[in-house]
Amino acid sequence: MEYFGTLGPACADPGILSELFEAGMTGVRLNLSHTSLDRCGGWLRSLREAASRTGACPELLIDLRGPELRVGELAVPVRLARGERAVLGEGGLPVPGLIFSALRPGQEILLDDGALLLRALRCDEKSADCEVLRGGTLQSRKSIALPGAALHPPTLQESDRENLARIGECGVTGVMLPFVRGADDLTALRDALSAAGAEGTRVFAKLENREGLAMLPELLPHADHIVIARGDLGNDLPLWELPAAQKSAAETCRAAEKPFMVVTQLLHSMHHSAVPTRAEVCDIFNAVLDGASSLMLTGETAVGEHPAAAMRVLVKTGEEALRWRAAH
Ligand SMILES: Nc1ncnc2c1ncn2[C@@H]1O[C@H](COP(=O)(O)OP(=O)(O)OP(=O)(O)O)[C@@H](O)[C@H]1O
Ligand SMILES: CC(=O)C(=O)O
Repeated sequence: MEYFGTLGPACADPGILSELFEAGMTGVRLNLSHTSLDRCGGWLRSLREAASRTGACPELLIDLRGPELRVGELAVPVRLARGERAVLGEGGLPVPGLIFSALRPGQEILLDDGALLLRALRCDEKSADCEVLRGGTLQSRKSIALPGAALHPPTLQESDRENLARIGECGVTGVMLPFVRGADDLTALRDALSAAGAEGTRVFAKLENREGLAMLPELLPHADHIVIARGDLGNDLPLWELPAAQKSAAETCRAAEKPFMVVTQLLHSMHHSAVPTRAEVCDIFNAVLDGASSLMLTGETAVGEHPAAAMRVLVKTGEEALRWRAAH
């Protein structure tokens, strides 16, 4: 069983990383939607120091930007209140220009994994006026989803190619590709890895929307590991359909003997609480009973207040589930 934590400001210190390894973490993920390998020299040195202190031999995964759409850099977080108007694009919030080719009046726009919801009222090729249906505070680089819109972003962004060129020198062992839409995306990633002289790097295909779920059988031969990425899946599906989607993807992976990961909000309450909820612990246990071969924490370790405690709960629950599975 593999246990991953996401590197971030809350855990990038060698002392805290050592506690995470002592808790049983087997690898870390660096989310390159929030940074670049270039800017992470200090964090990678901390990782090496913690690994040598604890005798760990961690996997290092990078999570690319891929075709995912995100808000750009904001000078300060922006508060959007329900009923207010918000402008996207020119003269407003920075968003990828590509979205204006698909935006039509009436289109819903989910921001920050659906925490905020807008509806387009008027659109042109550079901007859109929107109504805020669900308000909140928007921060830089949060996700954007346009349910049902026909958008075709390229597999790899320029920054992905720059990061891939550096994976050998940084000790990266695996690459996660978000929003995989078909085998072509994975072929494009494998080609980029070959060009970087890193053919042996493990490829993790992230299922983040209906399109990815539907293509799973086609993806299996092209991926080393499947990732059931519940954050974005939960944007694309009504939340009550997410459990069945997770179970079906797990079943397909098990039948093909393809290792798979379950991720996002495994221990969400531990961002601020030193103890998890009963529901979270049961969710982890069930994911292992369904055959998950890896589990990963995201914000809990990247920006949470209790990164080491969260990793201890994850590993202890995962190991307990493995024992139970073996005995039944
Ligand atoms: N390298 C980083 N630097 C600063 N903050 C980070 C970093 N990685 C993650 N975070 C913070 O932790 C939060 C949760 O991490 P996570 O990796 O789940 O990001 P995300 O934006 O939800 O992207 P994804 O959909 O890929 O999971 C992020 O929204 C961000 O606020
Ligand atoms: C981890 C991630 O990308 C998700 O759950 O959407």
